[in-house]
Amino acid sequence: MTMKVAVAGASGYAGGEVLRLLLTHPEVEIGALTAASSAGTPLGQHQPHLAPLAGRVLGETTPETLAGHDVVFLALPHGHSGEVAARLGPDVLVVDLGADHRLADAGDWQRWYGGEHAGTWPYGLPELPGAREKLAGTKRIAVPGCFPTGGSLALAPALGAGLVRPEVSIVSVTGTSGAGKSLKPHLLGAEVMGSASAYGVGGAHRHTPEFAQNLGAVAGERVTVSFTPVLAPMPRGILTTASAPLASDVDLAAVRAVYEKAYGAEPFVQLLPEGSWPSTAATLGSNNVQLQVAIDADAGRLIVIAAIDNLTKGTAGGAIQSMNIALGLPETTGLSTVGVAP
Ligand SMILES: NC(=O)C1=CN([C@@H]2O[C@H](COP(=O)(O)OP(=O)(O)OC[C@H]3O[C@@H](n4cnc5c(N)ncnc54)[C@H](OP(=O)(O)O)[C@@H]3O)[C@@H](O)[C@H]2O)C=CC1
Ligand SMILES: CC(=O)N[C@@H](CCC(=O)OP(=O)(O)O)C(=O)O
Repeated sequence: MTMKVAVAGASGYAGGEVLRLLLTHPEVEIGALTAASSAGTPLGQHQPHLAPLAGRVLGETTPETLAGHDVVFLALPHGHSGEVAARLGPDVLVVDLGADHRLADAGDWQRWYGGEHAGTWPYGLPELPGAREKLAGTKRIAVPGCFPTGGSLALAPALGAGLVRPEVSIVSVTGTSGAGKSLKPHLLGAEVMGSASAYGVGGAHRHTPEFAQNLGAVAGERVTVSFTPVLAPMPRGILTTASAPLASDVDLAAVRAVYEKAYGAEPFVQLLPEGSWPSTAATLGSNNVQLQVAIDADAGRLIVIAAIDNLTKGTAGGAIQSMNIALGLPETTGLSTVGVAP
């Protein structure tokens, strides 16, 4: 079966990565490509790496241009997806890469994003317990934020097995593409090159409630999350260090057994051999999550390191993985476990 797919926000980083992956997806025909201020210009002007689509002209993001497709990806700024999705038919599979439909609690949405809550859709992180059942056959998918992808998968097995107390710390070093293409003073080359800097410090980043939602569901109780993002001078990738106090006297073998049980059959999650450490470079362009676990005995904490490509598993790859599940296709269709090195 060939699915006709539209991408709204095709001139942006997330839309561009969706298209890079869709170009090699065997069950997909690429239909309308839309944007806002870039409408009327050729895609090649914005995405020079997508040579086969270079001559395609971007349309306006309207219900009319997005009509007649089996699947529509919305790679739009926060707050814009709800209105567009409401005007697409219930039989269209809508995959929202923005934040609009991730949070279950309307109060959380109000507090962290503001404006009216657009609603809650099945959450596109298939490796979380129970997620695949909700994604199978769905017509609406909320793609996770890039930080909650790696950070949630880093801690979910430990919290689910009661290995750690529900008080977690997550520090994520991120590439600059996570911020999108629009001009922001703190992302100017002179600010970013040769320097790493924290932002959203002190529980101020809007992914905090998303972490708490994911990890609380796995733990079966409220999980407090202290999250700190760190901007690093690299275009893509996220390296997360997650930690929590150990709940009991477990050894590394027991921790590894829990993670092997959780992820041993997962196509895109690799618990690395002891002594190997995840790196963003090793995940670039792949849909992989690389994990390593360690015990800090003196501090009494479990440490988990996770690496992803923010644009692939953290956004577009995760979106296509979830699309595959929703459509009943093999989950790995069109996605790679092979990175790019060096
Ligand atoms: N970058 C990342 O790592 C991740 C991004 N996301 C999410 O994906 C979404 C897109 O992010 P990203 O690609 O990084 O952002 P970019 O700024 O790179 O791209 C935004 C895209 O949306 C279009 N756009 C802007 N305003 C409107 C509008 N009012 N109506 C229709 N289209 C509009 C832009 O078109 P134009 O060129 O014409 O302005 C552009 O195509 C965001 O919600 C983001 O949070 C999620 C996870 C990770
Ligand atoms: C470097 C950088 O600025 N990163 C973004 C992460 C964006 C993202 O992945 O998530 P959303 O879809 O929720 O925007 C940030 O911290 O806001």
